[in-house]
Amino acid sequence: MTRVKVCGITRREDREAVVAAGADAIGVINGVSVDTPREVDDETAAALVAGVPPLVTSVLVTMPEAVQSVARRVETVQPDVVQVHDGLTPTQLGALRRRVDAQLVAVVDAEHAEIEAYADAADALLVDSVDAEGGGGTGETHDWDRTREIVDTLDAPVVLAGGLTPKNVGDAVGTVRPFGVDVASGVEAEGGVKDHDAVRAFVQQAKRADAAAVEAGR
Ligand SMILES: O=C(O)c1ccccc1N[C@@H]1O[C@H](COP(=O)(O)O)[C@@H](O)[C@H]1O
Repeated sequence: MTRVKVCGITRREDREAVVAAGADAIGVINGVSVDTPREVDDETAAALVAGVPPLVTSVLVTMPEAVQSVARRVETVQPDVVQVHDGLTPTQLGALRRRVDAQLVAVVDAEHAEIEAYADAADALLVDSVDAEGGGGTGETHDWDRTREIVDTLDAPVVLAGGLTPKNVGDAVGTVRPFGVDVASGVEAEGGVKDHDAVRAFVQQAKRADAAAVEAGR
């Protein structure tokens, strides 16, 4: 079953809507070096994560400069999973993984030269369309056939992100067959505010496409 993560939650009511829509994971963005309407401060991140119910996974999305700083952030926010964009080498990610009480998702773009090393250092890999500064939330898709090759090559769970919307997530799931899909800007009414109808449609389309692919033996 393709897992669905909805990322960039800034408000309690959006968190509730994402849970009600049947998403598997909720992302909060905290400690990033890019300017984004989806970033929240430490206190808000911790409060949003604390309210995620059992059986739904909370994810802290961050862009650390050092192992120490992200370890401190994990202690403050207490997520189930930390998603690391840019900044750390595979060796540093390995050190972080041993240090924190959270699972680790490493973010790469589909053409990254060290994809296997990042996959080995983390619990899962997220393939995103990153900007020049290494940030996500670009709203841009990338070459899904390349990501499908990554899914087929690696043992690690691979999450697809980048420019997904309720309209294209079905094709994305059918083409890439990822472990999960992740969306931020594609289900917003405005920057940092989720469109609850779009969130519901996104989750439905992703799950429907997964069921169709399983039925077709893909
Ligand atoms: O969403 C952001 O603004 C962001 C900023 C810095 C790092 C990561 C960020 N978001 C992640 O990027 C993916 C894809 O976003 P989108 O769907 O293309 O808008 C998102 O799911 C977050 O994990």
